[in-house]
Amino acid sequence: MIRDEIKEVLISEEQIQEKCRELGKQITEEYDGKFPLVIGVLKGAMPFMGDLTKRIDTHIEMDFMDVSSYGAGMVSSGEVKIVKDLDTSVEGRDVLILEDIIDSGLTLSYLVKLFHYRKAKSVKVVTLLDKPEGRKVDLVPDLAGFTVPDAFVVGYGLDYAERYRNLPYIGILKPEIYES
Ligand SMILES: O=P(O)(O)OC[C@H]1O[C@H](OP(=O)(O)OP(=O)(O)O)[C@H](O)[C@@H]1O
Ligand SMILES: Nc1nc2[nH]cnc2c(=O)[nH]1
Repeated sequence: MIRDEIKEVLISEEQIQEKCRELGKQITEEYDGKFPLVIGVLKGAMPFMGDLTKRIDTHIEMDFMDVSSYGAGMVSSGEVKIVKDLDTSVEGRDVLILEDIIDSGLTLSYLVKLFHYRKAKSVKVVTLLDKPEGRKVDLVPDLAGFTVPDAFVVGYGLDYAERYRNLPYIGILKPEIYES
């Protein structure tokens, strides 16, 4: 069972769901009547996008962008690759980017610059997890769910070598998993 491979649960399923309700309420208040374009950054943000958007009680449009900079490992290559671009134009739109984690900040600083360059009216960022100790560029999310320590976390969208995304909580793997 996958659960036997987890050393420690950092954030439980219940805590995540409660946080989605809180963030959804804040987003509803801020964006009511603005029809924001909510952009999920694949693949990691997929579960968060599903749970959070259900808690937003105003009209939104959803789109997805697939970017990748970690390959199969635990260290960012530093180079953000667009795997799939948006279907929608961001020009003149209030854009809200949804991320699972901000670590080095490289992925998001790339996307924020890109959407400004593409003439979005506003660009804000909501992340479930913030790992400030990992930062390589100056980036502060507009909304963040939880601060995590400087450790490699998995679950709820976050992978190690494409596995563990389907865990309903955030955890840390047993060290022998990396060694095998
Ligand atoms: O702040 P950073 O150091 O840039 O890290 C954050 C990014 O890393 C992960 O994506 P990854 O590139 O692993 O792609 P994935 O979502 O498809 O797993 C995560 O989903 C974020 O998008
Ligand atoms: N799975 C996973 N992906 C990341 N991408 C950036 N930081 C992390 C992390 O801690 N875990």
